[in-house]
Amino acid sequence: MTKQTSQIIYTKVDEAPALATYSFLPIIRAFTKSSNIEMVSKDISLAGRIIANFPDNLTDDQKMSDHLAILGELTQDPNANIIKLPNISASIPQLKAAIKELQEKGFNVPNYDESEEITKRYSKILGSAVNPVLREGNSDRRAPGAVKNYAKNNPHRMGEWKKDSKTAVAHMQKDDFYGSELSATMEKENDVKISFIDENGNEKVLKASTPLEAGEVIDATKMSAKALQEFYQEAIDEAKKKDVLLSLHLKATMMKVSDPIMFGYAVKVYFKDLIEKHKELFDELGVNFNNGIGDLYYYLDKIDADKKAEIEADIAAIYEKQPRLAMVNSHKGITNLHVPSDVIIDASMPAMIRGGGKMWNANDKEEDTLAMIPDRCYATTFQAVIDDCKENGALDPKTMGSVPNVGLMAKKAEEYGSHDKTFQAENNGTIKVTDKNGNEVFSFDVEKGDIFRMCQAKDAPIQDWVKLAVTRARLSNTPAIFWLDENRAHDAQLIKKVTEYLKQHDTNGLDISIMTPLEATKKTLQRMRKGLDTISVTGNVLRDYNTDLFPILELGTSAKMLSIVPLMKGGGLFETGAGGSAPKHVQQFVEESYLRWDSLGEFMALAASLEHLANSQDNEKARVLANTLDKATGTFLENDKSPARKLGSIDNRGSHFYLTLYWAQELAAQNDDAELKAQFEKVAKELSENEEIIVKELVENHGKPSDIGGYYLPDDTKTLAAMRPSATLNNIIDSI
Ligand SMILES: NC(=O)C1=CN([C@@H]2O[C@H](COP(=O)(O)OP(=O)(O)OC[C@H]3O[C@@H](n4cnc5c(N)ncnc54)[C@H](OP(=O)(O)O)[C@@H]3O)[C@@H](O)[C@H]2O)C=CC1
Ligand SMILES: O=C(O)CCC(=O)C(=O)O
Ligand SMILES: [Mg+2]
Repeated sequence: MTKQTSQIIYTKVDEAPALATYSFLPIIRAFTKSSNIEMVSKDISLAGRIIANFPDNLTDDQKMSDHLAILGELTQDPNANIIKLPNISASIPQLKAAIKELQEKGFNVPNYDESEEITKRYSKILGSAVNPVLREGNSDRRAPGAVKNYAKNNPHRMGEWKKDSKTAVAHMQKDDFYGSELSATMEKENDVKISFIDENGNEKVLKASTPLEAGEVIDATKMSAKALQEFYQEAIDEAKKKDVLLSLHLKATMMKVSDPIMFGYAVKVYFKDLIEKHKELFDELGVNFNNGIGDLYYYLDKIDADKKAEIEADIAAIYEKQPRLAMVNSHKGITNLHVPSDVIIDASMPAMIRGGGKMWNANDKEEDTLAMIPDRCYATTFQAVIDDCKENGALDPKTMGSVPNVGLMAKKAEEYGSHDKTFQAENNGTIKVTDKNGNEVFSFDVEKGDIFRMCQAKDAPIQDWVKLAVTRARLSNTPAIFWLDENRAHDAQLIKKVTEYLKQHDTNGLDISIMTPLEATKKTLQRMRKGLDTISVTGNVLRDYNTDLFPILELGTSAKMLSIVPLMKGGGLFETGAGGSAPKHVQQFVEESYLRWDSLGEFMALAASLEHLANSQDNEKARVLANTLDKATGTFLENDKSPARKLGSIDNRGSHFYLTLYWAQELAAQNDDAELKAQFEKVAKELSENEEIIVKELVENHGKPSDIGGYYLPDDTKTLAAMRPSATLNNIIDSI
């Protein structure tokens, strides 16, 4: 009897992981097709999403269906099995660059700011637009034993931490999101309206309806623009006084409404003298500093040469007067304040801490930095890690414990879902939240420019999160800490729920506690230094921060994380690593045909996906594929076949070859499935006999530029050729 074919979705994304896919997906397809598994590609890349959302003026050939919407629906299907690679969460400058590239390639898509209606349509594509749609479950991220052991035996380089390091975090002391938050749990189902009431009592409805379920936690808060600007000024003065770099760490991509505004205020305070002097011209040009100082450079090319020279001289004078900015690319003069998506807090703070508290200055030298993280909700965590490193020195990857994370994120939980409920006050007045009976739920006095934000966390995801935490603590016999601060309004509501829901589980013998993020960080680090593991059970933002922070310190990168999202409807979403799409890697690939992207995350996600398929669809061949892939990944780690950072050895494509070789060898060696054994004995033999020639063909072009025909929409034929350069390997794979 032939079994029905099962589908695994493999997402088409952007930048480095997209390049890796050109090499790896044909291999996966070849290995799985005899097991009734079809690997289906769905395009969630930035370019793909633009094309899907703006079919208006495209030819039939160019049009594409909305794959993200299709996958969003699929998450509700118990049979869903999706492997999700990291995609770009685009800032406005990235979105504009992608639009420009598409237009140059003959796609008649509109400009971002062509009209209010078009900008509104683009807002669906802006920032973190994919993950909240697909993440219909909570998050379970950890370093598997084999990966952790590999890191202990092959420790990555850690920068030295000195006791007198001047590196520190600067955060606000009042009038931030943390200090202003109000929260409530809905007793019954309800619907709330958000409105702005001006000083004359006129109401403007900002969002007419937000349906709420019984048991749902909602909270609202504001950030005072005045207090934020004062904070930036104080931090600027402090960095100057201490003679350290100044850096800003926000999440302008994931927090796509609030954080670009906060980024913009930093630019406006740092470049105050420049902006005051040229205010009229900048207004006339339409410069938007929320897009970074880079936005001004864009317009500078459009004005007359004398004026441009004058402004450039004024910019130089600012750099002379103000503290030195941390650099993104010193060769190109790109600073931390250039583009809001270049320095993203989840990856930027850990990389700085891994490097001994240093960032890069304009002379390509490392220096201490004052790291501005305005809001106190999460800033103290990073400060605690820095304090610990100053006191006790750098952590030691050879001995340190691990910090798996169980994160609340389903149904757009917490700040993750705040995009359509975040507003900047257009004037002085009040922002009110009222329920359907006209009762006031929250009210905030606001001044012009203040940022208001409302968040939701539904009860079912919270229950699921508590259950996942208990399960993980039990399975790994590891203490778990809920990172919740009773002094924060939202967390106080969650603490009540967690305390209640924990009673529904057998926690006998488990060590489960609730601590403030600050205390949890200290405790976790203490245990870590003793080689002990501690599960961090966190809300959505700390999920994001912790799953880069601890892996980057433990493993050197969060690319090696196993990252599973058990979908609440029974399906599985398997994310690859916990990091991003590594734009720097593409630049290196184009310059020297060397792709240092590590696909370990993809290997682990694939094994987890195959295992899920085996269990959910009763496919024993999938189980054999999963088990053998797991073993192959172990051998891959033991033999250290990950790409190095620099040219000189195999890169991503070479690492795929070795994984393929080991996987085929494991399939040939197993005795659970005779058909797979017979099929892969031949493959393993061919691969191993041709190892030398294949490796030679794979590294032949290293050091020379490569042409992939685009950035956001690379040319398929060219990229395929660049990513599959070994004819010998291709022949073996294509004839499986
Ligand atoms: N799940 C998702 O969809 C996510 C998407 N993003 C998006 O990715 C983009 C880039 O984000 P950014 O904050 O710069 O973070 P990235 O994680 O992309 O890059 C930071 C650095 O991490 C290292 N790194 C990450 N993944 C790998 C890997 N697989 N192999 C080797 N090294 C790796 C690289 O370090 P080095 O250069 O030192 O080798 C890289 O330069 C943004 O558009 C962001 O929105 C970000 C996070 C998650
Ligand atoms: O959705 C995003 O913008 C990024 C998500 C991310 O960084 C993460 O999940 O770790
Ligand atoms: Mg992250």
